Amino acid sequence: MMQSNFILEITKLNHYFGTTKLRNQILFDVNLIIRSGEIVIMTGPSGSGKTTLLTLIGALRSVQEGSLKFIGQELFGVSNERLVQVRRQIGYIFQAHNLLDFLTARQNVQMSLELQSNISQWEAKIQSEAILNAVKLGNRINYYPSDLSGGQKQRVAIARALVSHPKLVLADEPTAALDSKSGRDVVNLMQELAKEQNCAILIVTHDNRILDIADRIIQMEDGRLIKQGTY
Ligand SMILES: Nc1ncnc2c1ncn2[C@@H]1O[C@H](COP(=O)(O)OP(=O)(O)OP(=O)(O)O)[C@@H](O)[C@H]1O
Repeated sequence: MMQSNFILEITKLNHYFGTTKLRNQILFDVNLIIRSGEIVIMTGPSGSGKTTLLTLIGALRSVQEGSLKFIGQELFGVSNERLVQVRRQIGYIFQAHNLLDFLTARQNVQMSLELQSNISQWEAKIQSEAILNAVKLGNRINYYPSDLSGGQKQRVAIARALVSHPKLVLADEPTAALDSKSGRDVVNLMQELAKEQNCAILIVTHDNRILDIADRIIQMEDGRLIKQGTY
């Protein structure tokens, strides 16, 4: 089996919250592989550890026990600076899209791109406008978030996550605040762009209406991955 298309390789991952006496184990022996271009949906009851796993994968917290490799680089035991560098290579889409209200759609996307690569402002502007066109917001480029619908804001968030061509995008409940038509549009766009860029996507969702876009569905229960789907 080719290992070179592994975007993520997690082995025997455990995670705990709290200190010594009150230490509470949240993740138990998690093993997971995600390959490039693969769309994986993670489901599971509230409190089962999905967000904790997502934040570990996103290099937003340190690995305590076990191995987590992102494009072949081990994240266990690395410095905070290194984690910050890894974060720059990952796209994030969260339920509360986290757009900056005082920036237009284009400026939100462009700022993210400028933070992640050292391209010229002019080039960043061109690329930001192109990806906003791709998510069908070509006619909303100079709108502020407050003048956009929930679905449009989420599409800006997708454009922002994908503009720098990350190898991995993490999405936490990306359709939670949307009606079913906007939710469907949003996931279809994610799927289209991901296939175009050969980007892997891990989506945490309770939304049964979008399960069909997954190549694979995995299920978390009480801190364990109980169902991995088939490869
Ligand atoms: N910072 C923290 N300190 C202590 N315990 C925490 C912390 N964050 C989460 N937990 C606990 O870890 C467990 C897993 O939480 P997590 O948010 O990962 O679940 P989840 O599956 O994402 O739930 P939901 O679907 O409701 O978002 C829960 O029991 C939660 O109370």
